[in-house]
Amino acid sequence: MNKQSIFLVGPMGAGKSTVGRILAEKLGYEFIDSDHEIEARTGVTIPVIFDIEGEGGFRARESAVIDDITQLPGLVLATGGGAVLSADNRRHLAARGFVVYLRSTVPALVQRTKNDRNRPLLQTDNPEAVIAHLLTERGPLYEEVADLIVDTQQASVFRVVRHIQDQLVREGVVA
Ligand SMILES: Nc1ncnc2c1ncn2[C@@H]1O[C@H](COP(=O)(O)OP(=O)(O)OP(=O)(O)O)[C@@H](O)[C@H]1O
Ligand SMILES: O=C(O)C1=C[C@@H](O)[C@@H](O)[C@H](O)C1
Ligand SMILES: [Mg+2]
Repeated sequence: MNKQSIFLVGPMGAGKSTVGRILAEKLGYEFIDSDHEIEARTGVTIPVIFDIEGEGGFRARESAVIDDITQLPGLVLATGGGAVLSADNRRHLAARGFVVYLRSTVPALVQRTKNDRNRPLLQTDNPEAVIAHLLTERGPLYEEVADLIVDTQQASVFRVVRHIQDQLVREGVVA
């Protein structure tokens, strides 16, 4: 039987990359991070892609990666925070695997992203306002595709991983 893949969605700083890597290890699944896959395919960083091609260019590359990766069984995919903006991406994510929305609050997301300069959309004087705005816009889209929602603001990375694992067993997604 093909193993169903697990797709992590949620805002910047929710922990998709961090949680996803550990979850994959625990399940014995391959781990793919769509942001890293885009960087590997282009040979440049995400800020450079935004500089040269704009957000639209980045989103086209992101959609190509999501379409490819979501067709593979038995992996954990950490998506980029804006992956759900595309209706095609949402359709592929919802139809091809088990989607986990890592939810968090604005203060926790601000705290977790403040020392990282690799997120072009947060290179602003007021990252808190940007994060709040993005959450308002994208929150319903994360919810739309989610099979499971996990609140992460109060929980350690390991507790989040453990909770997801328990739910995957309960739902019969993994043995
Ligand atoms: N539950 C948690 N508790 C405390 N810190 C966390 C938690 N989850 C993630 N972090 C920390 O927050 C930071 C951002 O996490 P991460 O890069 O995994 O987010 P992301 O969801 O992949 O963001 P992006 O969409 O920008 O790729 C990291 O330093 C990570 O260690
Ligand atoms: O929330 C977003 O729009 C983004 C999140 C990151 O994962 C990267 O995909 C990129 O920085 C854009
Ligand atoms: Mg990430």
